[in-house]
Amino acid sequence: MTLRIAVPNKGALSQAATDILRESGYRQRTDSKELALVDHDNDVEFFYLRPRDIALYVGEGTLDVGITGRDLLLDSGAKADEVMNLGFGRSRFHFAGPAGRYSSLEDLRGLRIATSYVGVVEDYLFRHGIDATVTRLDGAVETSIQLGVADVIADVVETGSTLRAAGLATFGDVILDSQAVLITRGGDVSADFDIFRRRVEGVLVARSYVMMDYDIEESHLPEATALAPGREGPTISPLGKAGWVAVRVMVPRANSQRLMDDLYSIGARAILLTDIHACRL
Ligand SMILES: Nc1ncnc2c1ncn2[C@@H]1O[C@H](COP(=O)(O)OP(=O)(O)OP(=O)(O)O)[C@@H](O)[C@H]1O
Ligand SMILES: O=P(O)(O)OC[C@H]1O[C@H](OP(=O)(O)OP(=O)(O)O)[C@H](O)[C@@H]1O
Ligand SMILES: [Mg+2]
Repeated sequence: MTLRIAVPNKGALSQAATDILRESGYRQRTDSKELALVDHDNDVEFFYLRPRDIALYVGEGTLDVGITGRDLLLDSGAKADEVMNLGFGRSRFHFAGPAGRYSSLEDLRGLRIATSYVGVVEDYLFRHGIDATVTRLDGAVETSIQLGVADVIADVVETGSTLRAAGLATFGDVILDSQAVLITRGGDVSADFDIFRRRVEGVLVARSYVMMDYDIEESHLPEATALAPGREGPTISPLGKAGWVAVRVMVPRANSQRLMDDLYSIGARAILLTDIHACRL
């Protein structure tokens, strides 16, 4: 059976989603007007849909897999499960009001809140025992306060520049931390999905890890291995120099420069970093 996958067709998640699929070896559309595309070689069909609708299609079982935002999944109330964080489209969901006017959740009682995420907001208010009026807007919610439609808003904040430009500031705790996620309908463990999942995971690992090679005196190996233990354990090979070994180990890309400094200072030499293009762990 062809695996049917939903991909954001526009907006904040669209480009990064098609990038990760392309890196995973799948055909992707070249024209943003294409609505669907069959990748015959991999027996997969992609459907380009609004990220807000993707959770519904997957939750209903119409499509097998989807890429969407955690916030959109929660807001939809769809019965789909997150199976993997994808590491892009990160945002935080916040209440915001005119800078300096509100400071805590309690201030929300009786106010009018505008948002595109009614499900998330009503659920949060209910759980915190706050009574307020929630109004759904499709976008540009920041403007609603100035226009007198709402007292506060609840919206996605990434850099915060949209809020600042509107003279607004967040208050209260972060309502939720979001990022792009891979979703399926509960319990989908088909072999086709497993292959897809491993490919995407391979790309994520390749993005966040690098391969490190170095030579070191065998007597310093325990110290070096403690600094860089690798996923399974380092590969240690003989070196054409008495008492020395060659080591190969996967390390997180973040801080890899610091790790090179530390390894050098305990005697490692010829330390090399190489990008990983793809992998299966
Ligand atoms: N700067 C950002 N602006 C908007 N959404 C972002 C941003 N950064 C990450 N996201 C995430 O992207 C998803 C929203 O996607 P998108 O912007 O395409 O939806 P939308 O706002 O409903 O659509 P549109 O803006 O095209 O009307 C959410 O999961 C959100 O958390
Ligand atoms: O914190 P920032 O980096 O400024 O990003 C957050 C803004 O981006 C999104 O708007 P979008 O561009 O999707 O427009 P919309 O409100 O019409 O959906 C979101 O709704 C905020 O307005
Ligand atoms: Mg938007």
